[in-house]
Amino acid sequence: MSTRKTGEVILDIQNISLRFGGVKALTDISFNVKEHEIRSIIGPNGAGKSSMLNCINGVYTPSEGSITFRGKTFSHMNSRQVAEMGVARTFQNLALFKGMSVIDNIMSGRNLKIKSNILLQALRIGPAEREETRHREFVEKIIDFLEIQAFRKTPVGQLPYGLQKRVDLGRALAMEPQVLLLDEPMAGMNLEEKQDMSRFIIDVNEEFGTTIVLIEHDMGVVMDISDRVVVLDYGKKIGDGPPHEVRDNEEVIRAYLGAGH
Ligand SMILES: Nc1ncnc2c1ncn2[C@@H]1O[C@H](COP(=O)(O)OP(=O)(O)OP(=O)(O)O)[C@@H](O)[C@H]1O
Repeated sequence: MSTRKTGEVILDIQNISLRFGGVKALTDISFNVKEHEIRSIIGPNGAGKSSMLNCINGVYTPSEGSITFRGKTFSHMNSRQVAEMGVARTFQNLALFKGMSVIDNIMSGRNLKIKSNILLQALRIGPAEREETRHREFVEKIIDFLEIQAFRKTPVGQLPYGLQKRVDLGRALAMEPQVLLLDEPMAGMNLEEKQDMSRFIIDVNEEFGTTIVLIEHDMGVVMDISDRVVVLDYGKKIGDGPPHEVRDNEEVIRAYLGAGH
């Protein structure tokens, strides 16, 4: 288990409920995330993990409850507001531009940071040119950090799946997030790819101090890298605590056995 030093509560989820018609995707969920923490959300299929992430990043509007980010409380935020406040996200099903190069995909994550107007950018003159240079340098740093220099100009669609997931992480990092939401970053990966991704997640957390909220099905990875784990089942919270506590929680064991995990 990790011995990382975590800080104050940065994200506080309070009594969140979410319905889709008759389906209660989330019922009265509360938990918090501390600064610099790696916080995992686990649970069997359909437990409500992605729905929870979608409430945090403003894709879904909870029917009840609130979310406090750095002391400011919201009943609903839109996705752009959330991004501007420093929350970035990767997706379960990759949402990359497959025909575009690695560099351009990661650069697309910098859009929110680009200040000059579109005309100046198109003409690449004056401040716009200097600004673009600064962004390109930042993107190159991410590429070095993720060890994907050899594929800088390769169209993302031609890369193996594990590397595509790494580019997806790079695009989220391009936003210089304070909080990074990762939706199943290891899904579909082989063992070596999972080990690489785990290492990058830990490095992002340790080198940049980024707070990480992670949904992941691979229990080995979750137990290895998380500071604390929240467990959902049928939209309800059934466990919350450090990995060793959650692993021994009878309700959690029952939920996983019942789901055939
Ligand atoms: N857009 C939607 N419309 C209707 N129902 C939805 C929608 N999204 C999720 N649900 C339902 O909400 C519940 C929780 O789904 P969610 O995808 O959040 O679970 P999950 O834990 O992320 O599952 P998985 O591990 O399979 O990704 C499920 O019953 C699901 O069918």
